[in-house]
Amino acid sequence: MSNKAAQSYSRQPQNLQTKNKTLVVGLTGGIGSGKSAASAWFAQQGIDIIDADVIAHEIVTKGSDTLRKIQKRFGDWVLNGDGSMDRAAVRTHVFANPEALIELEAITHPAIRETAKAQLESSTSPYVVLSAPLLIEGAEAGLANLCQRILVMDATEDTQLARASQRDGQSIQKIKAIMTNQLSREERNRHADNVILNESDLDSLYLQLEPLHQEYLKLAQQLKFAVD
Ligand SMILES: CC(C)(COP(=O)(O)OP(=O)(O)OC[C@H]1O[C@@H](n2cnc3c(N)ncnc32)[C@H](O)[C@@H]1O)[C@@H](O)C(=O)NCCC(=O)NCCS
Ligand SMILES: Nc1ncnc2c1ncn2[C@@H]1O[C@H](COP(=O)(O)OP(=O)(O)OP(=O)(O)O)[C@@H](O)[C@H]1O
Repeated sequence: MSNKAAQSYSRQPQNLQTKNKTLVVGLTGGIGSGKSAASAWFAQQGIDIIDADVIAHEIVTKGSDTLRKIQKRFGDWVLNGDGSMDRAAVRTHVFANPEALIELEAITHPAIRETAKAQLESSTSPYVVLSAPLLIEGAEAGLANLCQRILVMDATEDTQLARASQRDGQSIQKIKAIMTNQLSREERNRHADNVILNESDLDSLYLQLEPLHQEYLKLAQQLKFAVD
């Protein structure tokens, strides 16, 4: 289903910790796979969450530089009457036009990365979760090379479609158009240090997250001692 391939990225030794010595766990997965559900659980354990989807919304607020660049590139139709971004129109356009999506990402991704980096530097929790649908896809300027561990939320395409359509009220066709622009499950899972199959209920998800949380706490401690 996917027309995207992962590009190369590196998790270099010098990236083993951010400036403030915090372990960064990258959390990724396709649309509706359960990233936000997992993030909410990590947040309950006191872990700081940096969410690329949230940042992607924040950088295109009305009057922002990034929104101006998008308007300049695509035209005035990207704006609602009040000057905010017409997200539905942009969504319909880019997920049906791979080249337009690449151009949109070329504008948004550097800003997303810079904001994520700044949030990482100011994080104070034992480790940090960096959640992004496109963690692995971003190559050089991507987010995976800010992470020391990659945790993938995995679900069947049928489950993704059912959950995302129920959550967003979007048609199956529109969600499929997004999935076509994301990695295949197989390819994403190949890049994972840990994979969670999120096919059952939320309690089963939380049961799978608990041992990982313990593992990340230990790893975070080891990193701190290694650099002290
Ligand atoms: C196209 C846009 C305007 C659609 O906005 P809309 O409010 O309808 O959707 P939202 O932003 O909530 O995204 C819904 C889901 O689509 C998927 N998605 C978003 N951007 C992308 C992308 N570039 N490629 C593949 N899937 C994507 C994610 O699973 C996301 O959770 C928006 O997604 C966007 O600006 N995308 C480009 C920025 C980006 O790459 N964001 C992902 C964070 S790294
Ligand atoms: N194990 C589960 N059992 C029941 N519902 C779930 C489970 N996991 C996730 N959900 C629900 O499925 C929907 C999609 O999950 P979620 O929003 O966490 O996915 P996501 O990966 O963050 O998606 P997106 O990439 O679109 O942001 C949500 O309504 C969520 O509450």
